[in-house]
Amino acid sequence: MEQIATSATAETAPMSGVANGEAPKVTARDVCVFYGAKQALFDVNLDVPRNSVTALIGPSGCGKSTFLRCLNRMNDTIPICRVTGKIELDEQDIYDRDLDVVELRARVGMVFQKPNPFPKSIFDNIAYGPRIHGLVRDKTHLEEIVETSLEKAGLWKEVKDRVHEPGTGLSGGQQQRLCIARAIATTPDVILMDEPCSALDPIATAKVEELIHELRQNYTIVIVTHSMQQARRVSQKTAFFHIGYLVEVGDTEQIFENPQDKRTQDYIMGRFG
Ligand SMILES: Nc1ncnc2c1ncn2[C@@H]1O[C@H](COP(=O)(O)OP(=O)(O)OP(=O)(O)O)[C@@H](O)[C@H]1O
Repeated sequence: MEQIATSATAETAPMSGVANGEAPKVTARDVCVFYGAKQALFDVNLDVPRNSVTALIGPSGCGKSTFLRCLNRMNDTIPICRVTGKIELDEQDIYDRDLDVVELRARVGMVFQKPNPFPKSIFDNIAYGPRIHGLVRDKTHLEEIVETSLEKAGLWKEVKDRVHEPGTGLSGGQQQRLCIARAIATTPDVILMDEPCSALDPIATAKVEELIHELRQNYTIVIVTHSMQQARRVSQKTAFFHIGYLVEVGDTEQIFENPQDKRTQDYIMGRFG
């Protein structure tokens, strides 16, 4: 059983990240994660192609969020959590002892399930990251960063007259786009999204999905989603997890039209999860 996860993946679904000759943005090799004595992920191997959207799908508790958190070392913040294996970002080992984790999290930004703006103004929500990472030359530069980030997140027009009002005063969908703008402000290469639309209504969801579509021109995006429709709409590559194993990975169309593994078939047919 355990071998299916890695060998079947390699045989049945070649890694699309290297298919066009371009090196993957992120590579995960033999990644295992433990919470205390309990193992949550088993030998996960995945290539994340650059400037594209990779969706992580699978039933509740299969390890999607755990894997996502490995990619910017957010699991470091959970004391009982231990990660083994190797993860590289642009061929650099992100678990290297000498690596600056704060800098890593600026390069690999994260957007969470529930919009979580700081209890500060819209402006300060965006300005916070660039300030602490020393990316700001002067006041004009900071204003530029705030405007550009809000523009890229499709929010500038809606908030330009009230950037000094609290971020928490925005609608849920706007707050989530503010959080995306906040992630963009530190000029990341990769944006991780953990069910970014699960707290949003269909209209706000559509806007965020549209935004994801635009962002992928310039960013590598990895998104956890419970919605198979969303995975189909927004991603080019899909990885299916099941009880801690990466069962199958491939081009999104192939995973949904022609899944190779019975567990993937059952999941996308709605037979479990
Ligand atoms: N902080 C933690 N401490 C202990 N166990 C945890 C922790 N976080 C996750 N786990 C366990 O690890 C396993 C994988 O959980 P994870 O949240 O990664 O799955 P998921 O696929 O993202 O689930 P969901 O879709 O419900 O969010 C589960 O058995 C979960 O109980």
